[in-house]
Amino acid sequence: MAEKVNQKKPMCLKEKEVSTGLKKSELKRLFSLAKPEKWKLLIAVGFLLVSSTVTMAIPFSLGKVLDIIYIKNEGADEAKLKLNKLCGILLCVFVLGAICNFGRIYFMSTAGYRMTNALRTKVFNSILKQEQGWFDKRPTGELINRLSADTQIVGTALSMNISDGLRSLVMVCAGTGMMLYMSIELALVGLAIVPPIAGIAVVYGRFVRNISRKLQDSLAESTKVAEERISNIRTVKSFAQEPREMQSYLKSITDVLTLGYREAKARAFFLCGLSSFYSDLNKSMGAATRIWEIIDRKPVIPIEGGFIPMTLPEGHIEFKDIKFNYPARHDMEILNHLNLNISPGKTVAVVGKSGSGKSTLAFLLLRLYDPVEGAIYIDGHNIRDLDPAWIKKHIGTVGQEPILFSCSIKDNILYGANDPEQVTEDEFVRISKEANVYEFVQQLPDGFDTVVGERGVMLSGGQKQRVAIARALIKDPKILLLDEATSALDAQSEHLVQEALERVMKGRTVLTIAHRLSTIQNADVIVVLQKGQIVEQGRYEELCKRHSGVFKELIKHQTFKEI
Ligand SMILES: Nc1ncnc2c1ncn2[C@@H]1O[C@H](COP(=O)(O)OP(=O)(O)OP(=O)(O)O)[C@@H](O)[C@H]1O
Repeated sequence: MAEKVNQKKPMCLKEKEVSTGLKKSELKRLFSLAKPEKWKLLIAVGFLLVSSTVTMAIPFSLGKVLDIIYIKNEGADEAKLKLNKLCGILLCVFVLGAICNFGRIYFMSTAGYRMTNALRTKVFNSILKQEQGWFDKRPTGELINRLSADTQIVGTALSMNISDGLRSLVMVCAGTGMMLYMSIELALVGLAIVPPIAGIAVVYGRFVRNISRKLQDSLAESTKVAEERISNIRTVKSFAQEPREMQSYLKSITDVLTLGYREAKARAFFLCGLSSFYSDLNKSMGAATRIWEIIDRKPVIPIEGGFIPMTLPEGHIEFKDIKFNYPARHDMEILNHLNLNISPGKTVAVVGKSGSGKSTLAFLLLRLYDPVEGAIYIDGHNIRDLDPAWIKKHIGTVGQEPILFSCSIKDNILYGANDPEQVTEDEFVRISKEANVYEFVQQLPDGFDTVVGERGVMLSGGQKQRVAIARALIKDPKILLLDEATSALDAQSEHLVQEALERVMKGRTVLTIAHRLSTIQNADVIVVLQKGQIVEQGRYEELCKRHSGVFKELIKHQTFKEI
């Protein structure tokens, strides 16, 4: 039975209109982030109250000192005594003020760092939980900006900005009290300015928030440019495009600067003290809104949860009436009512023109995406009902261009293990030998502890592939997904990779996206993909016997590597 998925178009962070006013519910949520740090914040507020009062007391006391010096209506000795006393008090007040200020800044800052950290953990966890389709539409740089800059803005707003705001509030209250004490008329004149300033603050706050949001957007854009270029530095260098990339980064960072000027002007114009606290609050609301968009999003495909079979899988796979398009491209149909049945322990080689949807089949089986219609079964269980973590536990994958992490070879291999602690030394060595990793690692001065660099940049293409094979093998998966490299390795390297692959395929169900003639020749079944469907199916000899057909065409055009 065909199943339909509600594939709602995911909303880009920038697509959603962020309201420019401070909503009560949003404010409440913003302040709720400070709850876990309430004791630290309360201590800081205690210090703040004392230090602000002390700060206000200093000019008052100085006034008294001046009175004693210049209004000489007391005896000289009496005045000297009073003066000494007042100076002593003033000194104590200074010291107390300095201590309290230290306490205020220390407790507020540490609370701020802790809140930022907690927020970053939440954002990072939520990012990792999202399904692949969500990432397809979001530049990495933008997400990194949310994770680093936005969380910091919120953390600082809830600590230092609030502290500065409260300090200003205390000073305003204390100042008003003193003015009332000295002269009621003077106080009334001073207070007359408050209502118009408050009105301006509300309107201007929105304006500042708007500019701050644009500034954050442009910062995210420049981070995106930098992240993409730096992480693909080999390509940039191979094409000698360094000057061009410098220019394109300069352009994006100049946009940030232009908006930075605008924000600085707006904030500078927006008076100081309490009003700048209000504008900071507006700025942090903008950042918080973006963070919540990530934290609140429920992934379309969960990372875990669902049915876990009691027995190990046999490896029977069935694609039933699959219709699929990528979430990022709704208008382009990739698979159209595709059916494929793979018996346990068999090797199926998928062939077809570039872009025909071969890798897509592997992504669907791993449940990186869900089909729009139809269902995929493993041992008769619809994979939508199965625990996604269980599925991945039993499927080993070697991608077309395997990506390694910048840690040691050993850690890269163990990354694939379901429980790295349980992998014995003997098992590790056996798998490294099977994957043709052991021998080349012995030549390296640090052996398996050799760090491979970002994405495995310090290894050759063939070595990377063999480490990836060991990584896929270490969990002893029942199903293997292999996407053969299209890029040419030298003959010796190809031979070692191919030899390792043939060894590890035994006893497993293998879906291989084939680019090598030998893989195709040895496969139990070859399936030929075209226009989203399987148009031909059979063993190599059978398909070759046909006078015409898609497979014949592929062979004729030497699509496959003769190794
Ligand atoms: N994440 C994605 N978002 C949108 N479209 C995609 C995405 N990934 C692939 N496509 C498109 O889907 C189609 C099938 O891609 P797929 O990678 O499955 O092809 P393939 O047969 O494996 O190609 P090749 O042999 O070149 O690796 C292509 O037209 C491709 O442009």
